[in-house]
Amino acid sequence: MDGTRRAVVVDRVTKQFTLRHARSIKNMTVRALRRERLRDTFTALDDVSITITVGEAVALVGVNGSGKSTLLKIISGVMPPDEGSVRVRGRVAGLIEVGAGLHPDLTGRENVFLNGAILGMDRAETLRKFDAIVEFADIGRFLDQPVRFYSSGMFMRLAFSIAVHTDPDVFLIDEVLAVGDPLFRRKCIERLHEYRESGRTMVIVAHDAALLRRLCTRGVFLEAGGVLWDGDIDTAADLLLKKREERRRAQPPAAEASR
Ligand SMILES: Nc1ncnc2c1ncn2[C@@H]1O[C@H](COP(=O)(O)OP(=O)(O)OP(=O)(O)O)[C@@H](O)[C@H]1O
Repeated sequence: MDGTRRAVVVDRVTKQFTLRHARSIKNMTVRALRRERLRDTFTALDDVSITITVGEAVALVGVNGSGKSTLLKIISGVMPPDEGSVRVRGRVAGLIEVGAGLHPDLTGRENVFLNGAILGMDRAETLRKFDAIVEFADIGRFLDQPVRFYSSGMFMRLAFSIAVHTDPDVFLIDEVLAVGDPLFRRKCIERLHEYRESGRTMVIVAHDAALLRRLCTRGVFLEAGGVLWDGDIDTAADLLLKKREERRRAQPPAAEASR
């Protein structure tokens, strides 16, 4: 592949978390006396390599806990890998956690400037796009209220609107489309289609297989931190439905309500 066309290169990335079993000194002492382990390490990503070409729309799929969000955080740069490396070309905007990057004590207006700057826009660019951001977010008279008074839908609309208006080369989206009202969700999806049509790169984590089939061209299926499938989106989405069903059947009836 021509190196200049690479938007994201994830090269042999491994990430482990330490799980501490004892939080208090008392608990720690009891566990130590019982010769129980005080901590364990958990491998969330295990030697993952993915190369994404400019213009691809890639879905990261897998059942709960398979490592999707961890991978997206590592691609965005908010979390470093333990081993391996990640290279991203161009401006990255991430909606990694709903509202992340919005400061609760600042108003919507102030957050447009702050978050815009964090995502790489200078003041002139933010000023130029300000009306479009506010109009898309549809926060109306709440614009000059601190965002901690916003509903979760409004929070999400503002965060999405700022991120999408930075015109990122690589747009990272985690589960945000699950929040908010259906009308705004449709507006976001339309916007993401336009974004994709304009030839930019998108990496998205979502649980909605039908949505991912419509938005993405490629699916990377993660299982227990490893890549089980990397190819067309339909196979990845089918795999997701199959694995989810397998998991549901393996669970006792009381736990079936969760995914
Ligand atoms: N900061 C952390 N400390 C300890 N364990 C963590 C941490 N972050 C994630 N994990 C664990 O790593 C595993 C992968 O988590 P991750 O959030 O990446 O999965 P996911 O596929 O996005 O799951 P979901 O679909 O539920 O969002 C999970 O078992 C999770 O509990």
